[in-house]
Amino acid sequence: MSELVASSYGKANVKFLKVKKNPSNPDEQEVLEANVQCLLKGDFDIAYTKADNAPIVPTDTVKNTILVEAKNTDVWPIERFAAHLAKHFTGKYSQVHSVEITIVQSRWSKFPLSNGKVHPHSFRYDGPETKRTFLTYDKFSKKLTLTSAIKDLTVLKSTGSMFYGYNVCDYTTLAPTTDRILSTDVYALWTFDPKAVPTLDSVLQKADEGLFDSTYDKARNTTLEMFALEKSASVQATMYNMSHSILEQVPEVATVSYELPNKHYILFNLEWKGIKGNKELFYPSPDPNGLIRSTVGRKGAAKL
Ligand SMILES: O=c1[nH]c(=O)c2[nH]c(=O)[nH]c2[nH]1
Repeated sequence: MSELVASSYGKANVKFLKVKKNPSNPDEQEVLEANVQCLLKGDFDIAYTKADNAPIVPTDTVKNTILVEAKNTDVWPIERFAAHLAKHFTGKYSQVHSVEITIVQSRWSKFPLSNGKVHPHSFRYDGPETKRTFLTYDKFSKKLTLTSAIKDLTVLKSTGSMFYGYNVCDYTTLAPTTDRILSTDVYALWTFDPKAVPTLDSVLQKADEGLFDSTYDKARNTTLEMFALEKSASVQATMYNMSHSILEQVPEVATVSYELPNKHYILFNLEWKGIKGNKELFYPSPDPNGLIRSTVGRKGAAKL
């Protein structure tokens, strides 16, 4: 005999771009391009085990809801929209017990013209970097989790990075260095303390107060600033220091995680051409890459 152990369903890759006009100056606009995934959990077992579709809110309806709610409500910041959708789905349908919402926001930024002024409604695509939020909510336990993130912020420093003093054994070929290239695609995640955002309504309120925008700015600025300024002993030490700094700046954040590929740049050996001691020309090695992860929390809080 078999039994359904777990299930969730919904719509993925629901994409929109929303325009916001400044009411006192319609020429002045903002845009938000998003990719939303919304999964529902609850009393749906008979759909799987008895081929009974009665409880299913079609994924097409989930898609329509995301779009209509995106039109009718404020989607800035994405944490607010995630909380709004969670309220909607768990409130409207008795069979929906919990939701998992992921929103990925593209970066469109205004740019200055030759007159030095930022244009009010022209935007430049900033590349693959995204801002993300992940919200889960269970209406019976009232458990809410909220994590936001930066993904694919690609950085490189051409010096100011070291790696030495590591374990050496009969498998070691790596030479220690006090001067190397350091490059990574930053994936940084920060989880809000449930005591700071205990309910969906508190997410809406904190959005009004600017908590999510200011935390994003601090996380991004800290990542870039420490990457640039710190003489890195290792990816491990640098990511820990970044996490510590974000925790220090934002009391509402409980944990900070980083996932950083170490994208290796390897000096070409040009000795075949009589060129000794090449220190300028590197091979951007596509693979393999180091992959380093950490989660940093506050002392005394439970370990994950
Ligand atoms: O910062 C680093 N951490 C490592 O764990 C590691 N391992 C390695 O080969 N190079 C590096 N660099």
